[in-house]
Amino acid sequence: MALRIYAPASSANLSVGFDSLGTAISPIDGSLLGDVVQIEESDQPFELESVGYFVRKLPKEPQKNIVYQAYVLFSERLKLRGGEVKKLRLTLEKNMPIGSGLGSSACSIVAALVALNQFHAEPFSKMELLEMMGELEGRISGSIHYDNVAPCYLGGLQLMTQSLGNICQPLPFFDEWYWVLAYPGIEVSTAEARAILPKTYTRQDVISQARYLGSFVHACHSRQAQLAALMMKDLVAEPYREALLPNFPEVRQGCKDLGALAVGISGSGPTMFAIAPDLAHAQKLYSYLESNYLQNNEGFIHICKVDNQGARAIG
Ligand SMILES: Nc1ncnc2c1ncn2[C@@H]1O[C@H](COP(=O)(O)OP(=O)(O)O)[C@@H](O)[C@H]1O
Ligand SMILES: N[C@@H](CCOP(=O)(O)O)C(=O)O
Repeated sequence: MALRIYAPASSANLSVGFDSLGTAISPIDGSLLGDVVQIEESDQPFELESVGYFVRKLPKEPQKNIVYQAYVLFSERLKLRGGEVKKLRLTLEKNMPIGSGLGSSACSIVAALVALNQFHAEPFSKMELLEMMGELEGRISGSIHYDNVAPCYLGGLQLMTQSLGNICQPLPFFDEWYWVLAYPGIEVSTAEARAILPKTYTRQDVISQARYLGSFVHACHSRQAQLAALMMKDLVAEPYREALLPNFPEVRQGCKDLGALAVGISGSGPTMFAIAPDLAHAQKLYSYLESNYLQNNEGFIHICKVDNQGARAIG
């Protein structure tokens, strides 16, 4: 029987934690914003089919599809520990736009590896699987970062600790916040958005950013929503990336004027997020972003909440 694994979109960095923070997100209307990978038995050693709205944006050569690479890596690791790889067929439903800042590659990687692991009766632990996810994400973006794959896989807000045997640990977060996510419909490559960042930062910027991140984590644990939102500031990436986004400074100010608690770039963009304290504010932000940030028909806006489940089997 076929198994279908859904892996949700994620918003990395949250402004304050470059490569260190990421949250899984899901639209409040119940729609699925993420990729699905279906796995089933086959009489061939391996088959891969890609379907879905964004399939036309995937690399033409199947070997370049990250789902194919996930299969190869999983098989190598399984053989290394004496396991046997079953004959199987994967179907990727590519629902997430590529280069969107919503962890599109992470959705495919996570859905594929979770499906493969379940199909083989879970030979790998969560952290072993997550390590493979980070390796695959690193091939795409140029360096390993877990801030999309970790929340996409495990759900909630994750802090990348990368020590003591844990790649990440969950942080208590503010489930009452509404996340308004606006994808303008243009593509920004994560690898390119990383390449434009400075190689070094001033001591003052390093000190300030450490203070913001420390205060943010403290605010999460002590349930101070206002302090957490105030600390969502970015001296590492946003000042250098904002030029890649259409009218970002003006739109950010417009969102703040409408009462957004925090506004920033989701991942490496071009999606931006605005956090609202309640649904009424979220709806105003939705209308504003619809008129002022979307660039073409590919663009979309979703009012979301944190997805605390992460990757999961669906019917
Ligand atoms: N299944 C896949 N899903 C998304 N991107 C893929 C996939 N397979 C290969 N790729 C490639 O990975 C790169 C993803 O770009 P990136 O800017 O990192 O997107 P995102 O930030 O949305 O994950 C693109 O070059 C794309 O062609
Ligand atoms: N920390 C990374 C996150 C990239 O997220 P994506 O959704 O744009 O892939 C970065 O900021 O480069």
